[in-house]
Amino acid sequence: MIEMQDVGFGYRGGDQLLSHVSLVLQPGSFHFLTGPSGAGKTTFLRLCTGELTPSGGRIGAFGRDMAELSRDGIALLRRRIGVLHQDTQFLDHLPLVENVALPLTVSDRPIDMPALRGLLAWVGLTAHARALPPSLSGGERQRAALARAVILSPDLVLADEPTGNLDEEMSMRLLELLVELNRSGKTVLVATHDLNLIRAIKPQVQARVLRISGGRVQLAGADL
Ligand SMILES: Nc1ncnc2c1ncn2[C@@H]1O[C@H](COP(=O)(O)OP(=O)(O)OP(=O)(O)O)[C@@H](O)[C@H]1O
Repeated sequence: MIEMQDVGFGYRGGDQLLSHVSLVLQPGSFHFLTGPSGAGKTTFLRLCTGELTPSGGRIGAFGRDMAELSRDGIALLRRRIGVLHQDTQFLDHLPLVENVALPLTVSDRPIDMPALRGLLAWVGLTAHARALPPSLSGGERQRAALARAVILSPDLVLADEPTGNLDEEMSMRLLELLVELNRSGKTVLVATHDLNLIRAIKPQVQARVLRISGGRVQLAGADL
């Protein structure tokens, strides 16, 4: 699904942040990406989406070499990737259900109302469908953000510290939804510095843990 071969990256004017990164995210896999603040987790995710271009090496996505894709090609590829951030922005004047449907609205696609209702039920927000975003709790916002991230049925879901602002119970609930997505066949990668959370969810999913350290990305051992 994503394949990196000897990838390197540094922001302009900065030091090399990632180097010699070689890995494969197999279809249907579940990965955690961990590492200290500033190690490059967000940067890694932005390389996966084609938002950033590596300074060396090769990134393949869905069987295509990203370097050979046109701007439109990258845009098409991004539609196959759902991204969940730590702080999701909503349009505060629109009810939750319309916020969740935004990716359909902005790409002029029809809204399948039963499917949309099903999605809201899946994230436990049926009762809040008409609520405005400012009235939602942090956990509700993140579950709405997850619904929006998957409304275009992406093959790959990337989550960047999705539980950063949530308490333990809400964090687990969100992660369980990500595990369910994975069970339904989606490839999932969750960046988090919260090792306790990884330990807590591990019995429920066959996850591999990637650790960024010193610019390298390596598989962590079982002694997490
Ligand atoms: N657009 C940018 N231009 C220059 N430097 C950047 C840019 N974005 C991030 N950086 C730097 O790159 C390094 C890695 O940042 P990144 O956000 O990828 O780390 P992270 O592991 O996700 O951190 P955190 O856990 O704090 O979110 C940091 O030193 C950061 O300041």
